[in-house]
Amino acid sequence: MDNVFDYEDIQLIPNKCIVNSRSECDTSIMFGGFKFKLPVVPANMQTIIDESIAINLAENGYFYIMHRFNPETRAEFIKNMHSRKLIASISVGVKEEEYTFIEQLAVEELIPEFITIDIAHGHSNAVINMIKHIKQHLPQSFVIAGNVGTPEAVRELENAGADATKVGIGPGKVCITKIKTGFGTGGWQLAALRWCAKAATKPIIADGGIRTNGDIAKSVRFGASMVMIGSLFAGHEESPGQTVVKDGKMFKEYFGSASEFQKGEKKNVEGKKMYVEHKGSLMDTLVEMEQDLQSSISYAGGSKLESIRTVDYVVVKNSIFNGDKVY
Ligand SMILES: NC(=O)C1=CN([C@@H]2O[C@H](COP(=O)(O)OP(=O)(O)OC[C@H]3O[C@@H](n4cnc5c(N)ncnc54)[C@H](OP(=O)(O)O)[C@@H]3O)[C@@H](O)[C@H]2O)C=CC1
Ligand SMILES: Nc1nc2c(ncn2[C@@H]2O[C@H](COP(=O)(O)O)[C@@H](O)[C@H]2O)c(=O)[nH]1
Repeated sequence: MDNVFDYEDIQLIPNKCIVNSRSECDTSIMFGGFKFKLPVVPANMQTIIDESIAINLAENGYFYIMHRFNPETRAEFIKNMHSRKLIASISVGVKEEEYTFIEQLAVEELIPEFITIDIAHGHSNAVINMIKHIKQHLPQSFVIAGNVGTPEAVRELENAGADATKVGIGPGKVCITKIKTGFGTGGWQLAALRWCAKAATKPIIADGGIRTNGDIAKSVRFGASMVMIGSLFAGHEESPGQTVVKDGKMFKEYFGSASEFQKGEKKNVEGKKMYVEHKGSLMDTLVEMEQDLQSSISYAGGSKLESIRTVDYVVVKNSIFNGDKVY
């Protein structure tokens, strides 16, 4: 792979504006047969989403993926979402008990609209076999498989039956995979996204490394249908992480799904725990993301999200922030 770059190395080039107001720009996206307000999904991590956030997101027209770290509650979760006439979107792993869980859902006719296979190294027979198992027992569910970082992996998971693949190994804020293993897309996630998207015949989710709202537009430009975000969603008042006060300032905890804290043991740890600044309500952030993306669309010279996909860009290595802080 030549010419790699990451989010902060890229600037998109504006086209002539065709709208009179940014409010005319439509940020919505069709994904898995449903329409969502934004091409954004909060990460399926324990400090990012819980059941009440999932309900809030679904009720307000946003996509969500519930995490898999309270496995015994998942069937009830699906029932609860469906009783409210909301989509059910869950995560699974690849261990033996997950196979039984999928079979149980089929027997009980509890069919989630979305199932995400959430594994660190998704280019594996373990994930391929789980995709096939889900497709055999729950053929109506839309299967998202990941995480991967190469076109070959995207093609293999798509061929196994995945309806979308999730790209990003190691670019996350609480990720230490890149440090502990030497592998991943950390530092060149945006280029990896482009590389994978070129091979994809189905939607791609860009996962990890989003640090500013402008990175959402850049992800769309380089091939993402959906963008998964952790750290930017960790600091809200409703975020499930603990709130702590340090020197009179409020913070929220944010920990990796492969952290010692999440796993309860120091085995194959590839994540860490950190604290992010407390920042008000989740809905305010989503509204701001929508407004910023509407503005991106207007700079792209269109009125729909699609217009971002074809804009020109320049690579300005590590210089776009010019020493400025983001906020
Ligand atoms: N996006 C990213 O960059 C990363 C994300 N994560 C997140 O951390 C969580 C834990 O992930 P994960 O450890 O996969 O989940 P699990 O701990 O549930 O592992 C799932 C299974 O995959 C096996 N496995 C995991 N990694 C590898 C590997 N590199 N090679 C071979 N087998 C492997 C595990 O076996 P065993 O443990 O015995 O090897 C286990 O049987 C997930 O939520 C994941 O999204 C973690 C790292 C990177
Ligand atoms: N290497 C690890 N990656 C992890 C872990 N827990 C989650 N993740 C990934 O990070 C993104 C969120 O990234 P952010 O930059 O938006 O904060 C998340 O969706 C996972 O793919 C982990 O323990 N190790």
